[in-house]
Amino acid sequence: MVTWNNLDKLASFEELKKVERVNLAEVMSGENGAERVKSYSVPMAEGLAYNYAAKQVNEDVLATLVKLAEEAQLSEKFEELYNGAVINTGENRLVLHQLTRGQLGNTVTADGVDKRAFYVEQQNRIAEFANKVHAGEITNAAGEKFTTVVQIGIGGSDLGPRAMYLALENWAKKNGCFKMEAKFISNVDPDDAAAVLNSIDVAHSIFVLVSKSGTTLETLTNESFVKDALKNAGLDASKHMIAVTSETSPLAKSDDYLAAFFMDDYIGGRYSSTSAVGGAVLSLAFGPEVFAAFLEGAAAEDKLSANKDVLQNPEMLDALIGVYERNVLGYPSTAVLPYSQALNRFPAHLQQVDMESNGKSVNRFGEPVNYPTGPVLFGEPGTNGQHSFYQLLHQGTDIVPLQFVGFRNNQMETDVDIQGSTSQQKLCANVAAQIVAFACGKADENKNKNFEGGRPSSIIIGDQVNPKTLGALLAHFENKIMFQGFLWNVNSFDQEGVQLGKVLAKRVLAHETDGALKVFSDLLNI
Ligand SMILES: O=P(O)(O)OC[C@H]1O[C@](O)(CO)[C@@H](O)[C@@H]1O
Repeated sequence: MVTWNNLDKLASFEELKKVERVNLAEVMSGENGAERVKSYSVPMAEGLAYNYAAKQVNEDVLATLVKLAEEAQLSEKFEELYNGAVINTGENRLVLHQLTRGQLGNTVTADGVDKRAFYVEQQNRIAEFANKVHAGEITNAAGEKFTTVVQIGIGGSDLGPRAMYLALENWAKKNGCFKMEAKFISNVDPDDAAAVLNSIDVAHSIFVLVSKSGTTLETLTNESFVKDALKNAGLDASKHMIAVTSETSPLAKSDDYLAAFFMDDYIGGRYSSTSAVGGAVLSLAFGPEVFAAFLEGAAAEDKLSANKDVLQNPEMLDALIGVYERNVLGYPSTAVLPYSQALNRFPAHLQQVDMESNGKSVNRFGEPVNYPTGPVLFGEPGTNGQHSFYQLLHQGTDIVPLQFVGFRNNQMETDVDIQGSTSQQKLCANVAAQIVAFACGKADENKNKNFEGGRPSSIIIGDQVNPKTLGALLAHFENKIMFQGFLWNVNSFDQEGVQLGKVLAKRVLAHETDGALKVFSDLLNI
């Protein structure tokens, strides 16, 4: 049995506060720095590596972080989770997203079924459906092939699948497995649906309605928007739509869809990219084999997260260093900076995974915590970010720990040599330069041009963004966030903080307002 304690009740956390701070600029300079870059690296799955040389840690800090991991029983808690304990106490649910990509522990039975078997069955049903669409066995009413897939969903039913699709789109085109273009409608702003509908041939489009609950206002509104467009084009909407939902949702048994595929209450929306939520659109866009390879990468990384050797467990180590930065060094935010255009929307996805999971002020028993929890997370791909917000990162008054991601090769394999280097080399040169610039800084008598340094970062390095590395990368962040939730003793798997706004918006729409809400409603002409 594990014990759930608040972070500030752990002796090793008190010890951590007393460990002498590392002077990052000093340890990252010269030969010492070169040695750190070589040795402060942990292998991840699929040829990736997590390098933490430029983090503000040394052997003393690391040894205390190991003690903290052990005292907080991080491995044991993960074990409980994947063996089917009720880890989501707020909603009284199991947390099973790792089961969508592999079996880490015991058979987990819930609702009378083996849950791994249930997820695999859904993957197989989706694969069969996607293959039939690609083969022209499932077509529109005129017997013509579908050419575009449009996902309708929001939050976890949009961000992860969209980020994964964009990450693999060019790779699939280059590797001959691109089957259909995918588009996404999420915002209740009518301009979102209208723009997507104007950009596609609706008669040859298949729509995937994704909502775990089947009750989300934005998604149901956009479904009606799309149905209207299909009707106006003289088409039968039910022949153009499939649903991904939970078996208990109002959408599950509807005749409005060609087919329905299922996830369940044990998969949080933001953790659903490897379930049917990501499976339907990615299998339709790239084929089921690509989706299977993505799951394989995630499963391989999950295995590493179960490693009890903390310093060989990239997710646990990343989580511990993050908590050290947040709760001992006092840094309030973090940025994810992929040096890869393919990962354009990856930071947007991580915003939800991290902030919806760990943006909590009470512990898993509903009691207030006396320490900061989840940081503000933001990000953009490099080098674009360098020409935007890096000024603050280099010279601002806040220190923002950074999480770089970089790849040796691009996806399209087209490049140019300009002034002695390729674009890919320029991209990689920039990320290497940034790590050292942030860590070491550069003294200048002109204070406006002075770089203090001492700004910590880590980097995940790999060969290329492909289905397997993408799966591993996704699982890395999901599991890191889970371990941080364990350390903060919060429930990372519910999201009560999104409810109040939804309730008030309903009141506005029902014209049941007074006070400030009424005046704002009037100002916005509702
Ligand atoms: O898939 P659903 O049930 O439509 O929910 C969409 C999103 O809404 C949220 O509940 C937040 O409002 C997210 O957690 C979830 O990913």
